[in-house]
Amino acid sequence: MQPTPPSLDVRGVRYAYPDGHVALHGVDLTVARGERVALLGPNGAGKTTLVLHLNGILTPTEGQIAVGGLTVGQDRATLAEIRRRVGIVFQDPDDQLFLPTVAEDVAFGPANLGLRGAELAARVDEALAAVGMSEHRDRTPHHLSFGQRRRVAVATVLAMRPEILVLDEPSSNLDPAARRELAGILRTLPVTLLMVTHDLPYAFELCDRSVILDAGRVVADGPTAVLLDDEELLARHRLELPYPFRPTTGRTPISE
Ligand SMILES: Nc1ncnc2c1ncn2[C@@H]1O[C@H](COP(=O)(O)OP(=O)(O)OP(=O)(O)O)[C@@H](O)[C@H]1O
Repeated sequence: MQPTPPSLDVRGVRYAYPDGHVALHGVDLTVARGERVALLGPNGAGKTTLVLHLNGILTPTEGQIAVGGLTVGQDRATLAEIRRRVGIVFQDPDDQLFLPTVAEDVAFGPANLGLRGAELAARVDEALAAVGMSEHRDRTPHHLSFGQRRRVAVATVLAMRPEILVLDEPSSNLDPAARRELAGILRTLPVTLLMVTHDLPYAFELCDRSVILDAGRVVADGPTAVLLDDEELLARHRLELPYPFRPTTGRTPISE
């Protein structure tokens, strides 16, 4: 039997923007199916540039990327399948919600794949249930709270049954309760997860493994608890834990 290909396989990816700025200097990153990985790094490290490669928005200057064994290519059929496999949840949910009801927004992607009737309804039900938004299905997205809109944005991507869910700053702009609720949801999703974040405790809570990118290079890749416990490593790459967070326990002395 063939071994299961990794959800994500990034090999030697170098990328220069049209103005000549090299944002990625040969990135290697493999994410196995079912892993949850945090992508950390200071502003300008290249995290967004890397994410934009995963579904073919940007094309590597050198190197290649495969998703579930399928190499990201530029022909229409491959690109459509890659975009189904790589579900990106952008930072602003309003970039992903534009229809009159929550259910229509969640149905949009799978309907574009050609799903109709009971099959489409089942996809929508499944995705809304996964993010705890079933009861809001007939509401107008812009009447929901920001935290609810972010959950619906996650559902729009889940409805495509992606190989990998990529989240850009999932905890940004959430109040503490919404932040915690979203963590509870993300933890239970049966999907490979790559999470770009500056929120190091969130990375610790959700991802066993973290990768630090700086100046377009992977500078660390290992257990989140180990990386976050390395003060020198964090300082070198402009990463800071909120005092007095302790990565060994994930708790502050106040809540111990
Ligand atoms: N369109 C562009 N043209 C030229 N350079 C760019 C362009 N977009 C980004 N860059 C540069 O590429 C580098 C990586 O940027 P990128 O946005 O990928 O970083 P990031 O890690 O996502 O940062 P942040 O944490 O601030 O979101 C930066 O030096 C940035 O200035």
